[in-house]
Amino acid sequence: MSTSPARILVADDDRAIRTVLTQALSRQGHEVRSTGHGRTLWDWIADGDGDLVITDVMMPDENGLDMVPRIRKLRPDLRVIVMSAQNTLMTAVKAAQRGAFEYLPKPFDLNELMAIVDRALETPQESQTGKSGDEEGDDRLPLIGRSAAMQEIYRALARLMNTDLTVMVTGESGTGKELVARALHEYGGRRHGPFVAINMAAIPRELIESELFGHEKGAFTGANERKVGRFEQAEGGTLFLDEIGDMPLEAQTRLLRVLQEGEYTRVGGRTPIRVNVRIVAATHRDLRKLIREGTFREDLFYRLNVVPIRLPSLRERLEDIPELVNHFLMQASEEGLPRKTLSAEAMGRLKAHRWPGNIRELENMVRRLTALYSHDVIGVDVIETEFSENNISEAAPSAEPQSLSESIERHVREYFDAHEEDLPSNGLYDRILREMERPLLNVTLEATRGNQVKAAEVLGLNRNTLRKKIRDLGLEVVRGTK
Ligand SMILES: Nc1ncnc2c1ncn2[C@@H]1O[C@H](COP(=O)(O)OP(=O)(O)OP(=O)(O)O)[C@@H](O)[C@H]1O
Repeated sequence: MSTSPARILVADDDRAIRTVLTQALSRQGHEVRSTGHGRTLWDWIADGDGDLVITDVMMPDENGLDMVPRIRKLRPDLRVIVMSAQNTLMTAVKAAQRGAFEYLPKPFDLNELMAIVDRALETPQESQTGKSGDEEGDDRLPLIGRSAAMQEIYRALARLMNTDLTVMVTGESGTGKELVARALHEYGGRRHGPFVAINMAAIPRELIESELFGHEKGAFTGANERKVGRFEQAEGGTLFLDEIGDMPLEAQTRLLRVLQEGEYTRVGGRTPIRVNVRIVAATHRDLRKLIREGTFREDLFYRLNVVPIRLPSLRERLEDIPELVNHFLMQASEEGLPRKTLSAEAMGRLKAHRWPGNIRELENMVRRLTALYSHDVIGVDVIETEFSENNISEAAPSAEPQSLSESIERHVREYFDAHEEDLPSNGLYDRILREMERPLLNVTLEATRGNQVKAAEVLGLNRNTLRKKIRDLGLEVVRGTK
């Protein structure tokens, strides 16, 4: 075992969980006292017992989360690990705000819990964060979804709330990057300051620097007034740099300098202005690829990528669809549209879709359904009509045309995803390469009208090699086509 034996108090009304935890912790040499009641846990704590607490949230007589501030007050050195099956962002955030050492969504991985226990018993007390618990957010959920993929995000967000660390949010278009940036702001220490968003892709390139940093009157033709930049507007708050991959290189250089030096001047100005903003950047592009292509600065990437958060696509969390749909249906009815529901079959059909536009696509679809159809219960036929009428191509991967390597990456990912917990069978490398060879040779042969000598030249292959490949792959060469 990695830590010295400790006395651990466990509270959970589920006997099976108490047993599993007691066994696992005892195996590590710890002494465990467990109960199904919050009240009993509190008595033990008040008696001065325990070096660490592991508690569930929902217990018959107490809410574990509500106990955390009381425990922290009575025994500030006692660390509390909160487990919960409630699994929303708010549970994670509240646990962090109230001063829990860690939050663990149920069902949890026992090894992970053991690692957290080790950390809780090892880390020096001063490093424990957690705020006074004032002004917690209300119970409206900013992010919907309880899938395992989202649990990871919630836990990361809860840890980041009370820091000023720069965060880089990546994920396909429509996966909720802006929503995450807002949540970081609204539940964090800067929530009383402004949240300012700027989308690099939406601003003409030549104006980006003055948008960001402002300009003095007369700084360039057309600068008739002094203009306050977004950095200045975001003073004391959060600046959300959306589509950072679209930032022109000159602006990147300037941004890098600002981040390094902690101050900047307006365009055409001289007085340095100190920066006091938390930066959250986002992109749906592969920045590493842009770095290789020379359009994104590597040093800026490392400045921004301090804490990376990758948002899952909707395809990776199809189990969240019912909750998301109900959320959007509810939202529509709050806006005065009739309240609708979906049949189970319709919901099933939504889960079978690929959702290239992710949550935005789902949200738009639900809106259309509520506005256009009079039925109270929306059936699968309506969904089918929607998919076909809107000509939603199941194959369309994203709004942008993809490069070859991106589309290969997508296919390989899907291939792995399709195996869920398992891995594909051995020999994947050759299988994938064959898949790529086939269209490459076919299209080239088509273009040379079946002329193998020419095709070999174009491909840069030896004629015999090409012939062998054609044979091995069983390709049909049609001469004189096209
Ligand atoms: N987890 C979620 N729960 C509820 N709504 C969500 C969630 N994620 C995204 N949305 C909704 O989906 C829409 C798209 O989200 P958002 O604009 O944050 O995506 P994005 O990743 O920033 O997209 P883009 O890259 O296209 O700018 C928004 O209307 C947002 O409210």
